[in-house]
Amino acid sequence: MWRRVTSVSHLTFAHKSTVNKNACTFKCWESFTTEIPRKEKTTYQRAKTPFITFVLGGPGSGKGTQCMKIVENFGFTHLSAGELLRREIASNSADGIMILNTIKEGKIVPSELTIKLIQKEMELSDNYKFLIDGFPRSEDNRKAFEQIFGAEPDVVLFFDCPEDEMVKRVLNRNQGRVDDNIDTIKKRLKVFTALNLPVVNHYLEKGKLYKINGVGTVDEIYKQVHPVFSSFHFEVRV
Ligand SMILES: Nc1ncnc2c1ncn2[C@@H]1O[C@H](COP(=O)(O)OP(=O)(O)O)[C@@H](O)[C@H]1O
Ligand SMILES: O=c1ccn([C@@H]2O[C@H](COP(=O)(O)OP(=O)(O)O)[C@@H](O)[C@H]2O)c(=O)[nH]1
Ligand SMILES: [Mg+2]
Repeated sequence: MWRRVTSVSHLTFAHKSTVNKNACTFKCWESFTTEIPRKEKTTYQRAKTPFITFVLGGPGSGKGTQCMKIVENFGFTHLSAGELLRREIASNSADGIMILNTIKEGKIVPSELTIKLIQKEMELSDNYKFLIDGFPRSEDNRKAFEQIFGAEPDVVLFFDCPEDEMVKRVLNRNQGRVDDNIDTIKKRLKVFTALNLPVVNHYLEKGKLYKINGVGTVDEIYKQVHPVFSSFHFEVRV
C-alpha cells in the first residue's frame, strides 16, 4: 500500500533551497506498511540533489535536437514540457481540450498543470540528471517551479537563434504538430519575446545561463553544448 506524503524536503533539494526554505511541497510515494515489500526507491527519490537543466530557446531553435545529443553523451533524462502536454491531449484527459486550444494559440498552459506533469515524470524516473526542455516559458512558470520544488536549476541552456531561421525550421519540421503553421508561429514568437526572454534574463543575471549560438549544423552547435556538461565531470558515454 502506498500513500502520498506532502513534504519530503529532507529528501530532495535540501542544499539548494535558496528560494523559500519552508515551501518545498515536493511529493513522492512512500511505503507505509510492512505487509507489502517495500518498493525500491527510484534514484531520483534517493538522490538528495537532482541535477536540473532548463533548456530554453524560441520555437525551432533546436532545443529538442540538442537534448537528444546530451542524453546520448551524458545519460540525462529528457523531459520536453511540450511533449508531456501533447501526450496529455492524446490521452483525452480532462485538461486535454484546454491544452490543445492553448497550444494552437501559441499561449502558455497554466504553470501548475505543466509542473504536475514534469514532477510526475521525475518521480517515475530512475535517473537524477534531468533536461527540462521548453520550460519555464514565463516568469510565472519559473516562480511556480521554484516555489513548488524549493530549488533552482543547476544549469540553464539558451539557444539563441534568429527568428527567420526558427520560422524556416519549424515550417520544415514535419511532425504534424497543430502549432507548426505560420499563424501560430508568429504568435509563439511574440509570446517568446514577451514572456520567455525575461526568464532568460533572470538566469543571465544569476550567472546560470549558458548562451549557445543556435545557428550552424547540429554538430557545430553541440560543440558549444558539450563543454557545459563536461565541466561538471559527468561520466561521458562513448
Ligand atoms: N542546427 C540545425 N540546423 C538545421 N535544422 C535543425 C537544426 N537543429 C534542429 N533542426 C531542425 O529544426 C527543427 C526544429 O528543431 P527542434 O529541435 O524540434 O527545435 P525546438 O525543440 O527548439 O523547437 C527540426 O525539424 C530539427 O530537425
Ligand atoms: O512549459 C510549457 C511548454 C510548452 N507549452 C506549450 O506547448 C507548445 C509547444 O511547446 P514545445 O516546447 O514542444 O515547442 P518547441 O519550442 O519545441 O517548438 C508551446 O508553444 C506552448 O503552447 C506550454 O504551454 N508550457
Ligand atoms: Mg521542442
